[in-house]
Amino acid sequence: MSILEVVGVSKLFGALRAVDDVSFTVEAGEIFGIAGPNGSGKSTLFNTISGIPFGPDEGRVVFQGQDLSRLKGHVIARMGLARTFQRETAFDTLSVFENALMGASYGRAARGAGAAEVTEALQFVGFDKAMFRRPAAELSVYDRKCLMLATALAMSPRILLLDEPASGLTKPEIEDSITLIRRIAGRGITILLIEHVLTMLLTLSQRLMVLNQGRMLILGEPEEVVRNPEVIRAYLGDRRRAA
Ligand SMILES: Nc1ncnc2c1ncn2[C@@H]1O[C@H](COP(=O)(O)OP(=O)(O)OP(=O)(O)O)[C@@H](O)[C@H]1O
Repeated sequence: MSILEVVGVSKLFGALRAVDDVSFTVEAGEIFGIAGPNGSGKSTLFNTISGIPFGPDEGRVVFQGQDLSRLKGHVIARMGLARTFQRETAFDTLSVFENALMGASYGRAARGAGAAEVTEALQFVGFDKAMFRRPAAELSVYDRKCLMLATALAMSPRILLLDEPASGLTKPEIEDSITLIRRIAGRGITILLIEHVLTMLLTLSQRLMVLNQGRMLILGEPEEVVRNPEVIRAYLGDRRRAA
Protein backbone atom coordinates (compact mmCIF):
# COMPACT_ATOMS: atom_id res chain seq x y z
CA MET A 1 0.00 0.00 0.00
CA SER A 2 1.23 3.52 -0.78
CA ILE A 3 2.09 5.56 2.30
CA LEU A 4 0.52 8.68 0.74
CA GLU A 5 -2.26 9.05 -1.82
CA VAL A 6 -3.17 12.45 -3.21
CA VAL A 7 -6.45 12.13 -5.08
CA GLY A 8 -7.85 14.94 -7.22
CA VAL A 9 -6.61 17.67 -4.85
CA SER A 10 -7.41 21.31 -5.64
CA LYS A 11 -6.90 24.54 -3.73
CA LEU A 12 -8.57 27.75 -4.82
CA PHE A 13 -7.71 31.35 -3.99
CA GLY A 14 -10.72 33.19 -5.39
CA ALA A 15 -10.77 32.37 -9.10
CA LEU A 16 -7.18 31.05 -9.06
CA ARG A 17 -6.81 27.26 -8.96
CA ALA A 18 -3.38 27.29 -7.30
CA VAL A 19 -3.49 23.48 -7.16
CA ASP A 20 -5.75 21.99 -9.78
CA ASP A 21 -6.89 18.37 -9.66
CA VAL A 22 -3.51 16.86 -8.75
CA SER A 23 -3.25 13.09 -8.13
CA PHE A 24 -0.24 10.92 -7.30
CA THR A 25 0.90 8.28 -4.83
CA VAL A 26 4.12 7.98 -2.85
CA GLU A 27 5.57 4.66 -1.74
CA ALA A 28 7.02 4.10 1.72
CA GLY A 29 10.75 4.86 1.77
CA GLU A 30 10.66 6.80 -1.48
CA ILE A 31 12.22 10.22 -2.15
CA PHE A 32 9.64 11.89 -4.38
CA GLY A 33 10.77 15.08 -6.13
CA ILE A 34 8.50 17.98 -7.10
CA ALA A 35 9.58 20.70 -9.54
CA GLY A 36 7.91 23.50 -11.48
CA PRO A 37 8.28 27.21 -12.13
CA ASN A 38 7.57 29.90 -9.55
CA GLY A 39 3.90 30.05 -8.70
CA SER A 40 3.10 26.59 -10.11
CA GLY A 41 1.52 25.48 -6.83
CA LYS A 42 4.28 23.44 -5.18
CA SER A 43 4.14 25.04 -1.74
CA THR A 44 0.36 25.21 -1.87
CA LEU A 45 0.33 21.46 -2.55
CA PHE A 46 2.44 20.93 0.60
CA ASN A 47 0.01 23.13 2.52
CA THR A 48 -2.94 21.01 1.45
CA ILE A 49 -1.14 17.76 2.35
CA SER A 50 0.14 18.92 5.76
CA GLY A 51 -2.93 20.94 6.73
CA ILE A 52 -0.59 23.83 7.54
CA PRO A 53 -2.18 26.26 7.21
CA PHE A 54 -5.07 24.71 5.24
CA GLY A 55 -6.31 21.47 3.72
CA PRO A 56 -7.60 20.98 0.17
CA ASP A 57 -10.84 22.52 -1.12
CA GLU A 58 -11.42 19.49 -3.32
CA GLY A 59 -10.08 15.96 -3.33
CA ARG A 60 -8.50 13.75 -0.67
CA VAL A 61 -5.12 13.22 0.95
CA VAL A 62 -4.79 9.71 2.38
CA PHE A 63 -1.84 8.95 4.69
CA GLN A 64 -1.33 5.36 5.81
CA GLY A 65 -4.94 4.65 4.88
CA GLN A 66 -6.38 7.61 6.82
CA ASP A 67 -8.05 10.59 5.15
CA LEU A 68 -6.28 13.80 6.27
CA SER A 69 -8.36 16.19 4.20
CA ARG A 70 -10.44 17.61 7.06
CA LEU A 71 -7.91 17.27 9.88
CA LYS A 72 -6.02 20.11 11.60
CA GLY A 73 -2.28 20.50 11.02
CA HIS A 74 -1.26 19.49 14.54
CA VAL A 75 -3.35 16.30 14.32
CA ILE A 76 -1.68 15.45 11.00
CA ALA A 77 1.76 16.14 12.52
CA ARG A 78 1.01 13.77 15.40
CA MET A 79 0.05 11.10 12.90
CA GLY A 80 3.62 11.27 11.62
CA LEU A 81 3.61 13.77 8.74
CA ALA A 82 6.03 16.68 9.23
CA ARG A 83 7.06 19.51 6.94
CA THR A 84 9.64 22.26 6.57
CA PHE A 85 9.07 25.65 5.00
CA GLN A 86 10.59 27.55 2.10
CA ARG A 87 11.72 30.32 4.44
CA GLU A 88 13.69 29.30 7.49
CA THR A 89 11.24 29.46 10.34
CA ALA A 90 12.66 29.71 13.84
CA PHE A 91 11.89 31.62 17.00
CA ASP A 92 14.89 33.93 16.99
CA THR A 93 14.98 34.66 20.70
CA LEU A 94 14.70 30.98 21.66
CA SER A 95 17.75 28.75 21.77
CA VAL A 96 18.49 26.04 19.24
CA PHE A 97 17.36 23.43 21.77
CA GLU A 98 14.15 25.28 22.67
CA ASN A 99 13.24 25.63 19.00
CA ALA A 100 13.53 21.91 18.39
CA LEU A 101 11.61 21.20 21.59
CA MET A 102 8.73 23.22 20.13
CA GLY A 103 8.68 20.73 17.28
CA ALA A 104 8.66 17.81 19.66
CA SER A 105 5.66 19.26 21.46
CA TYR A 106 3.79 19.78 18.17
CA GLY A 107 4.40 16.39 16.63
CA ARG A 108 4.42 12.74 17.55
CA ALA A 109 7.12 13.08 20.18
CA ALA A 110 4.59 14.92 22.35
CA ARG A 111 3.22 11.54 23.32
CA GLY A 112 5.85 10.92 25.97
CA ALA A 113 9.08 11.99 24.35
CA GLY A 114 11.07 15.12 24.90
CA ALA A 115 14.63 16.13 25.60
CA ALA A 116 16.15 12.84 24.46
CA GLU A 117 14.48 13.00 21.02
CA VAL A 118 15.38 16.67 20.64
CA THR A 119 19.01 16.03 21.56
CA GLU A 120 19.19 13.13 19.14
CA ALA A 121 17.59 15.13 16.31
CA LEU A 122 19.90 18.11 16.81
CA GLN A 123 23.00 15.94 16.91
CA PHE A 124 21.80 13.99 13.88
CA VAL A 125 21.73 17.16 11.74
CA GLY A 126 25.18 18.18 13.00
CA PHE A 127 24.76 20.45 16.03
CA ASP A 128 27.16 19.77 18.87
CA LYS A 129 25.94 20.36 22.40
CA ALA A 130 27.77 23.68 22.65
CA MET A 131 25.40 24.99 19.97
CA PHE A 132 22.24 23.98 21.82
CA ARG A 133 22.09 27.16 23.92
CA ARG A 134 22.79 29.60 21.08
CA PRO A 135 19.82 31.80 20.13
CA ALA A 136 18.45 30.90 16.71
CA ALA A 137 19.02 34.51 15.60
CA GLU A 138 22.79 33.87 15.61
CA LEU A 139 22.63 30.94 13.18
CA SER A 140 23.77 30.96 9.55
CA VAL A 141 21.24 30.23 6.80
CA TYR A 142 22.55 26.66 6.58
CA ASP A 143 22.30 26.13 10.33
CA ARG A 144 18.79 27.58 10.38
CA LYS A 145 17.81 25.07 7.72
CA CYS A 146 19.40 22.30 9.79
CA LEU A 147 17.46 23.52 12.83
CA MET A 148 14.22 23.38 10.84
CA LEU A 149 15.10 19.83 9.81
CA ALA A 150 15.93 18.84 13.38
CA THR A 151 12.67 20.36 14.58
CA ALA A 152 10.79 18.23 12.06
CA LEU A 153 12.81 15.13 12.98
CA ALA A 154 12.10 15.67 16.67
CA MET A 155 8.47 14.92 15.74
CA SER A 156 9.55 11.37 14.79
CA PRO A 157 7.82 11.63 11.40
CA ARG A 158 7.16 8.75 9.04
CA ILE A 159 6.99 11.16 6.12
CA LEU A 160 8.75 14.49 5.72
CA LEU A 161 7.83 17.27 3.27
CA LEU A 162 10.88 19.42 2.44
CA ASP A 163 10.14 22.77 0.77
CA GLU A 164 13.23 24.03 -1.09
CA PRO A 165 15.88 22.88 1.40
CA ALA A 166 18.68 24.06 -0.92
CA SER A 167 17.48 27.63 -1.50
CA GLY A 168 20.01 30.23 -0.42
CA LEU A 169 22.78 27.68 0.15
CA THR A 170 26.28 27.61 -1.31
CA LYS A 171 27.38 24.71 -3.48
CA PRO A 172 29.26 22.92 -0.64
CA GLU A 173 26.28 23.47 1.65
CA ILE A 174 24.00 21.95 -1.00
CA GLU A 175 26.29 18.90 -1.07
CA ASP A 176 26.06 18.67 2.73
CA SER A 177 22.26 18.96 2.52
CA ILE A 178 22.10 16.17 -0.03
CA THR A 179 24.11 13.95 2.32
CA LEU A 180 21.87 14.87 5.24
CA ILE A 181 18.64 14.20 3.34
CA ARG A 182 20.05 10.83 2.28
CA ARG A 183 20.78 10.01 5.91
CA ILE A 184 17.22 11.02 6.85
CA ALA A 185 15.86 8.72 4.15
CA GLY A 186 18.20 6.04 5.50
CA ARG A 187 16.20 6.15 8.73
CA GLY A 188 13.22 4.88 6.76
CA ILE A 189 11.52 8.28 6.53
CA THR A 190 9.64 8.86 3.27
CA ILE A 191 10.50 12.23 1.71
CA LEU A 192 8.66 14.63 -0.59
CA LEU A 193 11.15 17.16 -1.91
CA ILE A 194 10.26 20.47 -3.55
CA GLU A 195 13.37 21.96 -5.12
CA HIS A 196 14.55 24.23 -7.93
CA VAL A 197 18.16 23.06 -7.59
CA LEU A 198 18.34 20.32 -10.21
CA THR A 199 21.49 18.72 -8.87
CA MET A 200 19.70 17.99 -5.62
CA LEU A 201 16.51 16.83 -7.33
CA LEU A 202 18.33 14.53 -9.73
CA THR A 203 20.67 13.14 -7.08
CA LEU A 204 17.97 12.35 -4.55
CA SER A 205 14.63 11.78 -6.28
CA GLN A 206 13.49 8.32 -7.32
CA ARG A 207 10.57 9.87 -9.21
CA LEU A 208 10.00 13.46 -10.22
CA MET A 209 6.71 15.30 -10.74
CA VAL A 210 6.55 18.65 -12.53
CA LEU A 211 3.71 21.07 -11.83
CA ASN A 212 2.65 23.95 -14.01
CA GLN A 213 -0.15 26.40 -13.25
CA GLY A 214 -1.37 24.11 -10.51
CA ARG A 215 -1.59 21.00 -12.70
CA MET A 216 0.66 17.99 -13.03
CA LEU A 217 2.59 18.21 -16.28
CA ILE A 218 4.53 14.97 -16.00
CA LEU A 219 5.55 12.34 -13.44
CA GLY A 220 8.30 9.85 -14.07
CA GLU A 221 11.93 8.87 -13.86
CA PRO A 222 13.86 12.09 -13.07
CA GLU A 223 16.46 11.95 -15.87
CA GLU A 224 13.69 11.37 -18.42
CA VAL A 225 11.46 14.07 -16.97
CA VAL A 226 14.14 16.77 -17.18
CA ARG A 227 14.99 15.73 -20.76
CA ASN A 228 11.35 16.01 -21.81
CA PRO A 229 11.28 18.87 -24.36
CA GLU A 230 8.00 20.23 -23.06
CA VAL A 231 9.40 20.36 -19.52
CA ILE A 232 12.63 22.01 -20.65
CA ARG A 233 10.80 24.57 -22.76
CA ALA A 234 8.02 25.43 -20.38
CA TYR A 235 9.39 24.86 -16.90
CA LEU A 236 13.04 24.08 -16.56
CA GLY A 237 14.58 26.09 -19.36
CA ASP A 238 15.55 28.98 -17.12
CA ARG A 239 15.76 27.02 -13.89
CA ARG A 240 19.21 25.49 -14.26
CA ARG A 241 20.60 27.86 -11.72
CA ALA A 242 22.27 25.27 -9.58
CA ALA A 243 25.93 24.61 -10.13
N1 LIG B 1 -2.48 32.51 0.59
C1 LIG B 1 -2.58 32.79 -0.73
N2 LIG B 1 -3.54 33.64 -1.16
C2 LIG B 1 -3.67 33.91 -2.46
N3 LIG B 1 -2.90 33.38 -3.46
C3 LIG B 1 -1.94 32.52 -3.07
C4 LIG B 1 -1.73 32.19 -1.68
N4 LIG B 1 -0.70 31.30 -1.63
C5 LIG B 1 -0.28 31.10 -2.90
N5 LIG B 1 -1.02 31.84 -3.76
C6 LIG B 1 -0.89 31.84 -5.21
O1 LIG B 1 -1.00 30.49 -5.63
C7 LIG B 1 -0.10 30.23 -6.71
C8 LIG B 1 0.83 29.10 -6.32
O2 LIG B 1 1.72 29.57 -5.32
P1 LIG B 1 2.80 28.61 -4.64
O3 LIG B 1 3.49 29.41 -3.59
O4 LIG B 1 2.14 27.36 -4.22
O5 LIG B 1 3.79 28.31 -5.85
P2 LIG B 1 5.22 27.60 -5.85
O6 LIG B 1 5.23 26.65 -6.98
O7 LIG B 1 5.51 27.07 -4.49
O8 LIG B 1 6.18 28.83 -6.18
P3 LIG B 1 7.72 29.11 -5.77
O9 LIG B 1 8.57 28.18 -6.58
O10 LIG B 1 7.92 30.54 -6.14
O11 LIG B 1 7.82 28.87 -4.30
C9 LIG B 1 0.63 31.54 -7.00
O12 LIG B 1 -0.06 32.20 -8.05
C10 LIG B 1 0.47 32.32 -5.69
O13 LIG B 1 0.50 33.70 -5.92
